[in-house]
Formats: sequence, C-alpha cells, structure tokens
Amino acid sequence: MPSLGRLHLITDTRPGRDPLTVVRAALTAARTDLVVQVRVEDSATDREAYDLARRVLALCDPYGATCLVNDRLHVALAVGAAGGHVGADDLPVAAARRVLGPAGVLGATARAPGAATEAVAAGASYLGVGPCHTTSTKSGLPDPIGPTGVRAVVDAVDVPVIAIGGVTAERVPALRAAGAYGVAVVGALSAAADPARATAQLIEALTC
Ligand SMILES: Cc1ncc(COP(=O)(O)OP(=O)(O)O)c(N)n1
Ligand SMILES: Cc1nc(C(=O)O)sc1CCOP(=O)(O)O
Ligand SMILES: [Mg+2]
Repeated sequence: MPSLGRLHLITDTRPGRDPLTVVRAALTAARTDLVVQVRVEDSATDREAYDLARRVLALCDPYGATCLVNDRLHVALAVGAAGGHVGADDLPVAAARRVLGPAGVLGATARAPGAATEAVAAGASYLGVGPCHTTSTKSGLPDPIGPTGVRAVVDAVDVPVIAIGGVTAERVPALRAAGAYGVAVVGALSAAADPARATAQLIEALTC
C-alpha cells in the first residue's frame, strides 16, 4: 500500500462551489502529500459522482496524489481510484474491505477508541477522527472531541489517524501533538481566497 498523504482535501460540491478549481490549486502546492477524497451530496446521482471522480483522478495522477471516493465504493472501483472512505451510514468496514480488495486504501470514520479498534480489525487502513472542532460544513454531527479525543483514538490503534472537522492551519499543531498523522479539510480550502496558499500553509503546519 502506498504511504498515505497527510493533507486530505474533501471536495465541496455544495451549490456555488468549484471543487475542481480548488483541487487544481491544492495539487500545485501539496503534490504527493495530497489525498483528494471525492465527496458528493447525497442527492447527487452515481453518474455525477463518477464524472467528478474521473476528473479528479485525472488531475491527481500527474502529481502522484491519491484519489479516494467517499461512500460510493462502486464509483471508486469504476474510475480506478486508490480506495474509499466509509462511515456509520455506509457499508460496514469489513464489507468495504471485501469490495476494495486487500490493496485498496480504506478509510473509516471513528469517533472513539472502541469504534476505532473495531474498524481497524475489520480492515481500515486509516481512520477519519472527529469532529475535532465545530464545523458548519456538515450538520448532525456530535459535539467536538478536540485534540484530547484524537489522542484517545491515536493511543488505541496503529493506523494513521486523520483529524477532521473545523481544521485550520492554526489548529494543526495541537492535532499533531495529539498524534494525528494528518488532517482532512473542506472549508479551509474550499472557502479560501487563495486555495494554493492555504494548502501551502496546511502542508507547512503538517510537515514542520
Ligand atoms: C477523512 C474523513 N473522515 C471522516 C469522514 C466522514 O465520513 P462519514 O462519517 O461517512 O460521513 P460523510 O462524509 O459520508 O457524510 C470523511 N468523509 N472523511
Ligand atoms: C464531512 C465531515 N465529516 C466530519 C466528521 O466529523 O465525521 S466533519 C466533516 C466536514 C469537515 O468540513 P470542514 O473542514 O469544513 O469543517
Ligand atoms: Mg459516509
């Protein structure tokens, strides 16, 4: 399995957003350190997800960046993405592992140590852990777990932990100190005036 990038950019496909422009900018700054997770609205069709994933993968390939697909593993397989990410409403981790095969990158959402160890035992190759901070990007989330909650998961597993939820470059040092391997962001890049510069700042915080 290739080593995992530390900065995960999750596509923002809400109305008025321009995910491909953000992906292009982020790639110029993060290159192989970038993982792009293609995430579409629940209301999007599989065809829309497939078309976006195909375009994102074509952008990632020349940079050696990794493309993953959120939720829809058949789309990941169809486009030849490196893998996918699942959470509580998606395929169970063991089933997702069977779909992707042994070599696929499989992320799983885990908010506490017990769920984290179960996900790793079932085949997760990394964990998305959060929400670390409040976020307006996704509704219905539990209360933020903060760096302390991240540390609890890090101490329970031996796979990379990717901190998610309200992550900004300023918040990265505390998350890294808690043992996070990397971070996943939507708004920090999607809403940035200069996404390439914002990417560089996140990479600097993740690698210094
Ligand atoms: C890196 C990362 N961590 C967590 C999530 C959330 O996944 P999930 O709980 O399945 O929620 P949706 O993103 O599907 O709404 C993620 N996508 N990526
Ligand atoms: C899609 C998603 N999942 C989360 C979780 O905690 O499971 S937080 C989140 C949204 C992250 O967006 P932003 O970087 O703008 O806060
Ligand atoms: Mg999901």
